[in-house]
Amino acid sequence: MVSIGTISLNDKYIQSFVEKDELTALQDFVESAHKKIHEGTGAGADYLGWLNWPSTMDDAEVSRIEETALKLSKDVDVLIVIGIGGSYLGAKAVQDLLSPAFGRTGLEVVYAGQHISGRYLEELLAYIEGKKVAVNVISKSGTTTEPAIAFRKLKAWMYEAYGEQEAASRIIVTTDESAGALRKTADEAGYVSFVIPGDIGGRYSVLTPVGLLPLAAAGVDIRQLLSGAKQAEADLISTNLEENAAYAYAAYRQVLNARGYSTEVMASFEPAMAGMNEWWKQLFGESEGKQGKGIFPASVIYSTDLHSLGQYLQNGRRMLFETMVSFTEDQQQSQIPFDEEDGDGLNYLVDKTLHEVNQQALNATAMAHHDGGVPILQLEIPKLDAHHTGYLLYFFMKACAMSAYLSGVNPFDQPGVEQYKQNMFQLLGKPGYEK
Ligand SMILES: O=P(O)(O)OC[C@H]1O[C@H](O)[C@H](O)[C@@H](O)[C@@H]1O
Repeated sequence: MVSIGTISLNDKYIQSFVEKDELTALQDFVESAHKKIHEGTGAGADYLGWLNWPSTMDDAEVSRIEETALKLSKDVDVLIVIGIGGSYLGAKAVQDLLSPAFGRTGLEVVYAGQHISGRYLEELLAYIEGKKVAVNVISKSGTTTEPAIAFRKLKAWMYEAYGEQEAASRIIVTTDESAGALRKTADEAGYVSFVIPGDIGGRYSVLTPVGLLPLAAAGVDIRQLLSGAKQAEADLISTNLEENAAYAYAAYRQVLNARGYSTEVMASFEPAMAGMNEWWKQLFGESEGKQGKGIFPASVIYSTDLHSLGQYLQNGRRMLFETMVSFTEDQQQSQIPFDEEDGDGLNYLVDKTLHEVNQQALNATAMAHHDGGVPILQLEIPKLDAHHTGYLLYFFMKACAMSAYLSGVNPFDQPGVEQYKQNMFQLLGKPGYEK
């Protein structure tokens, strides 16, 4: 068990696959990667702004975000967040994790521009008919095609519905301080705007206005989110693999990868984690998948997926390892009721809560998959709330930077994403892309 601070890494089901000295053999590499992260001596060092962000973010900017969200909650029925990749996955992940499964605590926040589905956009336009709407368009580069298309359509709808002046007052832009088409548009039209710091890449930007404004609007306590991340920033500083769970997680991943376990399955027994899995996939997939290297990030939600992918996990090709994320505290205390007739035979569970049953499902699955040849890392988080979510986000970002440096790649670029774009522009006949 590696634990200092809030998240513990339980390595019980890893020990039969990895010798302790395999991990300690990485200690020198961890020291050197730590230097790259903290001294900015590695590839991509211009994108380390996320590292000290939680402890240095301007408080006045947090207040401005809260005030903007408050104003939105009074003035509008629906906030449409337009963005793709790092410009939407983080907000969506945290919103899904912290909002109630049914109903909501804050404003209705929906997403657009995360794909090019005409069906989705037309249905969205039909859905907002007659509603009071605002848009937060988010793009670091300010030039990404998917959000640009969605913004053009929604802007046209808003100008039609509200007239130019009022539509402009309902548009909020989050983009680079000075570069990109979106910044130019925002400045010219006088839209309210927020800045994505130049030294923070999209997939590391969830704790900047990129994630914070949609989340504040959705009713998430963003100060708690930031306080958790700040705690993680202070905790995850040691290079000792016995102490720093984020670094130990990163090091185990690399040891497993070297042994041929090239797919990591992120598993949670909490369905609200589904969005977080998607955020995590972009973070690790784009950070590590380059130069023919990288662990393929996949995900499951249990016990749902034990009834679909569970068979593969238990008996399929043995190139997988699993990372199970769980929340320790039983926050609902949801009891299973006694039934006189006991036709379903469940009376043996009446003194247990659903949390306890779910926890035993996790233990049973970990045992079974371990015995079936799947190494399992377990990340244990005390509680599911905004503070611990902020901690978890930072934990993964720090682990990702370490893991990518350990594997010898730049954690902060994504050169391969361009190729499909070039092809698409050529196929669509974009001027300048004819060849
Ligand atoms: O925020 P944007 O500049 O619009 O970028 C949105 C996303 O698309 C790009 O293609 C990158 O691969 C992602 O890393 C990025 O998060």
